[in-house]
Amino acid sequence: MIELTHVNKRFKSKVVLDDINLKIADGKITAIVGPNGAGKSTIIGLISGYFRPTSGDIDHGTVSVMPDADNLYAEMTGKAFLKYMCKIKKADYKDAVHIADVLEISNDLNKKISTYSFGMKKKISFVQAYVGDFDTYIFDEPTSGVDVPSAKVMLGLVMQLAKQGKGVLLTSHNMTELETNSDYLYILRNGKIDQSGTMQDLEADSLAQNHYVFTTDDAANLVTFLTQVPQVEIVSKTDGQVVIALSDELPISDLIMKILEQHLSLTGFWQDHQHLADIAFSDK
Ligand SMILES: Nc1ncnc2c1ncn2[C@@H]1O[C@H](COP(=O)(O)OP(=O)(O)OP(=O)(O)O)[C@@H](O)[C@H]1O
Repeated sequence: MIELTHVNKRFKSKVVLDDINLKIADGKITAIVGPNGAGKSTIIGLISGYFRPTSGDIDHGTVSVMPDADNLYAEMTGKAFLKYMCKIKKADYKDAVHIADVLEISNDLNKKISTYSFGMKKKISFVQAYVGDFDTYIFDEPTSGVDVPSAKVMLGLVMQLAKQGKGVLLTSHNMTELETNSDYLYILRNGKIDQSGTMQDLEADSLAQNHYVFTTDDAANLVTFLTQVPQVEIVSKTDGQVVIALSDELPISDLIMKILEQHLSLTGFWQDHQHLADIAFSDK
């Protein structure tokens, strides 16, 4: 497990992380989500010992990191690089070759890393992070620039680590990927943790919990009626669908009764599902 308690980080006078409390539990995939510059890579830099916190505590066991930045040893061949990393990490080179094979780069290991494509560099960086026996594994945007089938393979491997009881920290700009694969998420804004929880917790906390989708054969008349209800705000409308925000003062069942009393067309309704992107990147 890794635990950050009241961690602050300043670069000169600039506050980059402000009172971060965060846990990466064993056997779980923990995600950090946030816009560019929110502080995700700085948190990873602190955990991996690349930076020191300005104040606060960081408690951790052994950690293996796949960094976001591309700072591999360009003049080495893939094979030499992996042999070197396996030596440092006391890992079996055969395991590295196996993972390289699964990611379809085992035929490229005799080539210099400088000749690799961006996606191939990501893959070999993933392989070096994956091998060896560590308490926690950190993958900073592992799938960015990687083709969809290989990204799926990577995420499958990441899930296997968590199943083996390892702690995993994952970042990505692909919200669907995090929504599907993370057990616990931290949403970072301007260096502060703004929200945290399971995807269900985040959905429940979200303001747009009050959004409802109505399907109808007659959107025009339904919208005319809904605009007269003071507790309703129209969020969007198309030919067959109207999305509303409903204030807490009017229960949805009462609104449905009103619509039916008016003999308006209503073919279906459901509560709008909040996506992680809406929650993490909404204006507050
Ligand atoms: N070595 C440094 N010196 C000064 N400022 C830095 C340094 N490293 C990062 N920063 C600043 O810290 C803030 C957080 O950067 P960080 O790279 O952690 O963000 P991020 O959430 O990982 O962004 P991205 O999604 O773009 O990768 C940014 O404003 C950045 O300019």
